[in-house]
Amino acid sequence: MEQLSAEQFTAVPTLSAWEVRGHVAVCRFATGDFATGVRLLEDVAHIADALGHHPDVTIRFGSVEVATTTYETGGLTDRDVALARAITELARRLGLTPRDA
Ligand SMILES: C[C@H](O)[C@H](O)[C@H]1CNC2=NC(N)=NC(=O)C2=N1
Repeated sequence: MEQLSAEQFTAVPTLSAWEVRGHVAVCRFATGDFATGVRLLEDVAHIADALGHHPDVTIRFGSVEVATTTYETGGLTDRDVALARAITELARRLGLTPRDA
């Protein structure tokens, strides 16, 4: 597994709204309400199981924040890129846009 820099991670198409904090990539999606956040979480749960890589998820009334990193390398890898791209696409399908975290 290749370790990626913050610059490499956020340079990936569709991941420009993600922010790298230390060794963790984070993105916050505005949901407008709690139930929409739960719907996104359900979709994220399925894709995370399919990819075998799971984010931390924080649901608030108006937003969902997801965070991913790879323990095995202590940083960001292609696993995090694949997960982040999938989550960004799921959110887009729900009509959700990334917001400044
Ligand atoms: C931010 C979040 O804690 C990370 O994405 C975690 C979640 N659980 C994980 N579990 C395992 N086995 N490897 C990981 O890299 C990993 N990453």
